[in-house]
Amino acid sequence: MAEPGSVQLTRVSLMLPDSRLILDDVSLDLKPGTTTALLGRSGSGKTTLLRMVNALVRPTSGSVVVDGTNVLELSVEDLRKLRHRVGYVIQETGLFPHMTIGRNVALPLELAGKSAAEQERRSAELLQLVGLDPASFSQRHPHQLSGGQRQRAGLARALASEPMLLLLDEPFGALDPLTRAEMQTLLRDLLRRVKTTALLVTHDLNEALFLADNIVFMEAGKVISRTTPDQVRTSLDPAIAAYRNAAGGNHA
Ligand SMILES: Nc1ncnc2c1ncn2[C@@H]1O[C@H](COP(=O)(O)OP(=O)(O)OP(=O)(O)O)[C@@H](O)[C@H]1O
Repeated sequence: MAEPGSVQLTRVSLMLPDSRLILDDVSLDLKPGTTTALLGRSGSGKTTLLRMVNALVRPTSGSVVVDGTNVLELSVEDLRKLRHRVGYVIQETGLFPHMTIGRNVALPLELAGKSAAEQERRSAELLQLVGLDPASFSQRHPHQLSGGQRQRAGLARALASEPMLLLLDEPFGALDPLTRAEMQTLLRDLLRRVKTTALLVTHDLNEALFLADNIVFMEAGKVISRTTPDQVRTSLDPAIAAYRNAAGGNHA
C-alpha cells in the first residue's frame, strides 16, 4: 500500500492542440512528509505541473499517481474526494469574497460533513495557528484584511481538512519582503508540525532553500536538475550558480 501523501508523476508531457509542448517528459517523486520546491523561469511549466497533481490539468501522456492511485482514472466523485484531501494555496488566496473569514476556513469542514460546533471550534483553532486572533478576524470579510492576513487565512483554510498534500503556488509572491519572511517562517513551522507532503512553486531561490527538502529546477517544460538545498549552496552547475547569484542570499 502506498503511504499517504506520496506522489509520483511519471514521464508526463502536455502538448496543446496547437502542438506547443508545455511539459516534456517530466517525472517527479514526492516522498510522504517532504517538501519539494519547483523553481524555474516564468513560463517553464511549474504551475502546470503542480496543477497536474490533483488533475486540474491532465497530461497528454504519462501517469499521475497519488497515494498509489492513478488520478487520471478516477471518477468525478473520487476526484472530488481526492481534492478534499489536498490543500491548495495560490497567490490570490482563492478566499470567497462574500463569506466571512471564519466561514471560508470552515468550508472544507462543512464539505466533510462536520457539525456546526465542530466547524466553529476548528476554524478558531486554525486561525489561531496561523496567527490570526479569531475574536478579531472570524467575522470579517476578505477585503477587510491586508494581503498578508488574507494569505494566513488561505493557509488556515488549506490546512482545515488535514491535507495529506499541500500544493503551494507562489503563495507569498504578492507580499512585501518582511511579511513574506514572516510567512515563510510560519509555513516552515507548520510543515514541521503537520508533516504533510508539500509541493511549492516559487521564483525565489532563498524561499526554496529555506523551506524545501528537495529542489527541482525547470526550464522550457523540462526538469534540468534535481537537487537539495545543500547541493544548491555548493553546486558548480552554471545554471544553479546563476540562480544563486541572482538571489543574493539571505536565508541561504
Ligand atoms: N490553459 C493553457 N492554455 C494555453 N497555454 C497555457 C495554458 N496554461 C499554461 N499555458 C502555457 O504553458 C506555459 C507554462 O505555463 P506555467 O503557468 O505552467 O508556467 P510557470 O513556470 O508556472 O510560469 P510563472 O512562473 O510565470 O507562473 C506557458 O507558456 C503558458 O503560456
